[in-house]
Amino acid sequence: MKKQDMNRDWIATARTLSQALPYLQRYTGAIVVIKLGGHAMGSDEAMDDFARDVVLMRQVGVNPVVVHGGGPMINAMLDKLDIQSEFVNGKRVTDAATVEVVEMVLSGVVNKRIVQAINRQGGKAVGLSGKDANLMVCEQTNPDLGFVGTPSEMNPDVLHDLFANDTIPVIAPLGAGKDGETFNVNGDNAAGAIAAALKADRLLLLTDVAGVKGTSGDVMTELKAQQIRDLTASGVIAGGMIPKTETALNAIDGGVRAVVILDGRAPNACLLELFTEHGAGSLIRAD
Ligand SMILES: Nc1ncnc2c1ncn2[C@@H]1O[C@H](COP(=O)(O)OP(=O)(O)O)[C@@H](O)[C@H]1O
Ligand SMILES: CC(=O)N[C@@H](CCC(=O)OP(=O)(O)O)C(=O)O
Repeated sequence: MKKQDMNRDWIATARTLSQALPYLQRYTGAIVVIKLGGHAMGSDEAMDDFARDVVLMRQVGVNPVVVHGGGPMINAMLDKLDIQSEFVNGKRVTDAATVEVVEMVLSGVVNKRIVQAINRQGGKAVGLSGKDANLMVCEQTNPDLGFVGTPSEMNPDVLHDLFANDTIPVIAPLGAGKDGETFNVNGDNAAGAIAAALKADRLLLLTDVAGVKGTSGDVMTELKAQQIRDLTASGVIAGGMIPKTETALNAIDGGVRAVVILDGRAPNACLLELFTEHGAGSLIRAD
């Protein structure tokens, strides 16, 4: 490369860094909960990119917490085992056989894939589910959904211990009930409850669309609670987007400063959201 070109590259990098500096300072010590949905988990390279971003966040002083889903991976295993499954309002109807498969896939396979990817990028990740250290105690959501849980009591001390040890928690969305049951929790709902328990600065819900689309079909860069209620009532917000927006509203009520719904497959999605002026996806704040 010619010296002139090297200088130009260097100037561009320096400009990017100096622009990012105020944002890096703003997030020093911040808690950022990142929900990685099953549809946002791509190839091994995409997983490595995600892991690199999470490690970089930690290196600049942010406390990232990863909460993951894995719906498509659960579907694939249920298919192999010839177990039928259906969703009601974005939640899987979960019988006793299904909840075993859900735990096996989420805690056993998906969780460890993320932990390993972060560790390979030089981070120190520890995998948990909501059962560990009673992090997320659940109640049955609705008898019609079987073993689907709603977080009812959160004990986030274990996460603070991990932050103090420079460790990145990676959490599978399962919780224990008071009578020893295992509950399957929608990943978005779990991430929202964890973010609220931590009074997180940001909850990032990574998915496979650029953000929440409004009536015109365009992504809305900012949304208030009332707009979400209106778009849901009119059916513009539907399917898997319902638990996300529902989670966003509950998280904000629970003390999370802001929630962003964004495309996790876009390169450096989390870094662009946190460390640039324009951010990414749909930003949701209190009215
Ligand atoms: N108003 C909307 N804006 C954007 N996506 C929407 C909207 N309504 C429904 N969706 C659907 O929600 C999906 C995201 O939910 P889901 O597939 O459950 O994601 P994940 O697996 O990442 O949690 C989008 O791919 C889209 O098909
Ligand atoms: C109750 C319920 O629906 N649980 C989800 C848990 C996984 C999840 O939420 O995965 P995504 O984030 O990839 O959708 C399920 O069984 O699919």
